[in-house]
Amino acid sequence: MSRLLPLAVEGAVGRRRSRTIVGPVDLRIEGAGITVVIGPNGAGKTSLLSLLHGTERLAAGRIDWACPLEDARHAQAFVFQRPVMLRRTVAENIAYPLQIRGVARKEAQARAADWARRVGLGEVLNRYAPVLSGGEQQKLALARALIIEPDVLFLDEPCASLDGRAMREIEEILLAARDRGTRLVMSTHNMGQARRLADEVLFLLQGRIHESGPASTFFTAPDTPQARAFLKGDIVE
Ligand SMILES: Nc1ncnc2c1ncn2[C@@H]1O[C@H](COP(=O)(O)OP(=O)(O)OP(=O)(O)O)[C@@H](O)[C@H]1O
Repeated sequence: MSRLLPLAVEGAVGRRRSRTIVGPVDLRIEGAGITVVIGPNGAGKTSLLSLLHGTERLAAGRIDWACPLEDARHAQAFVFQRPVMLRRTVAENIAYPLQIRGVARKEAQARAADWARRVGLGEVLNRYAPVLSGGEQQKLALARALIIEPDVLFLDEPCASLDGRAMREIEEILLAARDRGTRLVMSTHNMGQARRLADEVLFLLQGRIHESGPASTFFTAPDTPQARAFLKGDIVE
C-alpha cells in the first residue's frame, strides 16, 4: 500500500513569466500501474511532471498527497530525459540517494551493487559514470531512483534517443518496478512505448489534460477528434 496515494490535483497551474505553461489540471492518481503522459511538443508534459513532483512552482490550485508533503518528497523520485551523472563511479552514483539519507557507507555500497546488477550495470560498478553510453546512463539513473524504493517514480522521456535494445531493457526495468508496487508516471513521444507500458493515459494539449482514461480504451476508441488525430500521427496543435 502506497503512503503517498491517492494523489489529488485540483486546478493546478504552472506559469513562467506570467504565461501559463500547464494547467489548470484536475487529476487523481491512485492504485498500481503506469500512467503515460503523451501529447505534442510543448503540450506541457515535462511541466506537468515537474509540477506534480514539486520542482515546478505551483502558481495556483492544489496538489495533495495522502501524507504530509515532506514525507511525500522523500518517497518519490524523478528520472530526467538526460540524466545528470555525478563525477564519481557508477557505484557511488547509485548509492548517492542512500548516502544523503544517512545510510551507512558499507550498506549503501552493497545495495548499490545489487541495484547495478538488476539494471545490467554489475560489470561496470567502478567505471567513471560520465563516460557511460546514453543507455547505460539512463539505466544508472533508474537504479539511482529505484534504490530508495519510491512509492512514486516520475520519468520524463526516459528512452529518448536510445536504440531499440536499450529501450527494451529499460522498459523491462520499469515493468519490474511497477510489479514491485512503484507507481509510475512517465512522458513519452514514442507511441509504441506508450502502448506497451501504459495502464492509464493522459493526453495533453496546450497545457491541459484534453483526454484521459484507461489505456485499453484510449488506444482503441479515443473520445476526441484531437486524440484520434494524434494517434494517427497527424499534426495536432
Ligand atoms: N523555462 C521555461 N521558460 C519559459 N517557457 C518554458 C520553460 N520551460 C517550458 N516552457 C514552455 O512551456 C510549454 C510547455 O513545455 P514543456 O517542456 O512542459 O512541454 P512538453 O510537452 O514536455 O514538450 P516536449 O514534448 O517538446 O518535451 C512550452 O510552450 C515551453 O516553451
